[in-house]
Amino acid sequence: MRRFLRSVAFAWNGVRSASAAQANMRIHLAAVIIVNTAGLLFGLSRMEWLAVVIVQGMVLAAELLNTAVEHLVDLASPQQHPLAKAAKDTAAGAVLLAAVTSVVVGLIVFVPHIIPNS
Ligand SMILES: Nc1ncnc2c1ncn2[C@@H]1O[C@H](COP(=O)(O)OP(=O)(O)OP(=O)(O)O)[C@@H](O)[C@H]1O
Repeated sequence: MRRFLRSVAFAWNGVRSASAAQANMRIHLAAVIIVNTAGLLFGLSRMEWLAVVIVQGMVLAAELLNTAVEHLVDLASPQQHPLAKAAKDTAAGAVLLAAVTSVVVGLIVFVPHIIPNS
């Protein structure tokens, strides 16, 4: 149990340090606060919350993995290299894909609440 708690503490440190260092991570966290506040105000259904929570987790996890890839690339290849560029751009692409998906899900969930009969 102590080992598990230690692992959770290390993981939480990772989330905190990424949030402190990465502007994108802070933007995602601000979006989480805004979206969840809107969800409470609009009284989302259980299934709508399910979709919103899943895409939020997906975006935050993708951003954290992107940060981890950036750190590893900077450590392994401080000099310019095509593979370093490919690794960073691919990881950034994963974040972009997750973010676009979350915007589409957000539109599907929230537009009917904002514009009834849409
Ligand atoms: N070692 C490298 N070799 C080749 N290209 C690199 C290398 N490091 C970064 N790049 C290229 O430069 C771009 C900018 O990288 P950089 O790490 O400065 O910022 P970023 O990927 O935009 O992430 P962030 O701004 O969140 O730190 C990358 O998308 C990549 O295409």
